Amino acid sequence: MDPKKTFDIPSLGPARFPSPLQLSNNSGDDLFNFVRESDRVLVDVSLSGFQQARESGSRPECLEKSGPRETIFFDPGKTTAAIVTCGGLCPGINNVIRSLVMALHYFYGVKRIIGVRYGYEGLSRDCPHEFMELTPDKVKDIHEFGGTILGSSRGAHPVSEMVDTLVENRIDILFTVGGDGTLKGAHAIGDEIAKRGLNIAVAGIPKTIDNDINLIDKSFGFETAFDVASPIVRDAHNEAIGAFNGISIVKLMGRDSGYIAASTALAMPVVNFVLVPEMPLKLEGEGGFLQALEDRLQRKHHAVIVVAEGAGQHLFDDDRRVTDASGNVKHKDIGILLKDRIQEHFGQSGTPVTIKYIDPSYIIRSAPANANDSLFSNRLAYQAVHGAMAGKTQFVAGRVHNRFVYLPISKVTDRRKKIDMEGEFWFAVLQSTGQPFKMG
Ligand SMILES: Nc1ncnc2c1ncn2[C@@H]1O[C@H](COP(=O)(O)OP(=O)(O)O)[C@@H](O)[C@H]1O
Ligand SMILES: O=P(O)(O)OC[C@H]1O[C@](O)(COP(=O)(O)O)[C@@H](O)[C@@H]1O
Repeated sequence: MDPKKTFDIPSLGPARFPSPLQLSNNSGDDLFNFVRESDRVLVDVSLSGFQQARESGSRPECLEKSGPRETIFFDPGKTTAAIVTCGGLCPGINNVIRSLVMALHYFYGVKRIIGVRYGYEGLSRDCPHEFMELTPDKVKDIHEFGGTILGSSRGAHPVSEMVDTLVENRIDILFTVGGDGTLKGAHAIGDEIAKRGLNIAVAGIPKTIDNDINLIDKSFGFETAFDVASPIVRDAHNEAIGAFNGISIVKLMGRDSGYIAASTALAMPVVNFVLVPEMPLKLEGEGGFLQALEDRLQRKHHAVIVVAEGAGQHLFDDDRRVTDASGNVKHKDIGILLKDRIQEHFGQSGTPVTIKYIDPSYIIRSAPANANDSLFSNRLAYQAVHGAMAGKTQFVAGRVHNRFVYLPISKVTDRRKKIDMEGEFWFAVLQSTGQPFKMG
């Protein structure tokens, strides 16, 4: 294969110490063969962002395999690591925290591990929240619970203050667990560190239930999200069939990308319509959603609609943009709009309908990780620890085409991953739901 280019991960400097993993590895050096054979792997990353594949052709990129290195940058006994969790909750954050602590403590012998409270706010000057000391004992059971034991937040804080806090507290490695915004923040912190010539590594573990982080196969917690959503949709279907012309609307999260809604519909194939932010959506008139719904009711007398929160935002009369503390657009409630417009539409023709609107968004987001996500979170955290101990910085640990790799933060934040409306995944959704190819 002819690689297009290599995604180079910035490094603090040459590795200086033999890895304790190497010293403690009783079964010879098998652990390192994995990395030694080739520390690079050719992956056609463009194929994981379908739009991009069309734009850039499909030449492979050269990615660095993640995993333990024989020599490391930080002297474990003198190293302090910190963990911060930012943005919205997501199943698996506690699993990541637990695995980071266990890997740092037991694999490498890092004994001083600090939990930063309530996101980047916990690194800002005059922050009222004290750090939480993290030990294996403190984290051993936290995978049982959803949420984050450290707390999270949105909102900007001066990067220079955050770096001052790292310096004042002798922090050598900062693990940032978060989505697009958190990773951009981590990159900015890394830039400030480089500007000051400091030896502090910044590692990212991509988190968002929306699964909208570019290039990587999936973010942790996403599978749990549609796992938890599936029985809710099953029950919504029961509600729909329990009434003549029963209609259930389930709203799921997905600010810019409809992966949770689409995946739930495929996992629970009782769904008749999936509405996602990526699709054009027209309600009224020929070929519109309401006509498709009317056709469906005439044939089957019930319908289940799953709508992603970011879908159909152009349908609101009020086009004022409201943003959260981090600058993300806060979407208006598309579920309520649909309920009202469906009621109005069928009211006009005198067709009786019974509509149930269900919004389980926060219940899904705060659930504990399922088995697959627990495993995935665990492995991602291990990769992040190996990379950071080796002195890599401004990188994320991720999985691309089923391989664990390191990616520069800038590469995963330069655009959001979205469903390809002409790809196999969306065709599967159309086949499963039977909804018209276009409703806009
Ligand atoms: N470009 C940026 N530079 C620095 N910090 C940022 C940037 N974008 C977002 N952040 C910070 O990252 C944190 C989390 O971002 P947010 O968008 O709320 O969640 P997520 O990381 O899940 O996308 C917030 O504290 C926010 O201020
Ligand atoms: O109510 P909040 O905390 O603003 O969160 C809502 C947002 O959180 C999400 O679940 C995930 O967003 P982040 O990846 O930015 O954390 C979005 O789908 C949703 O728009």
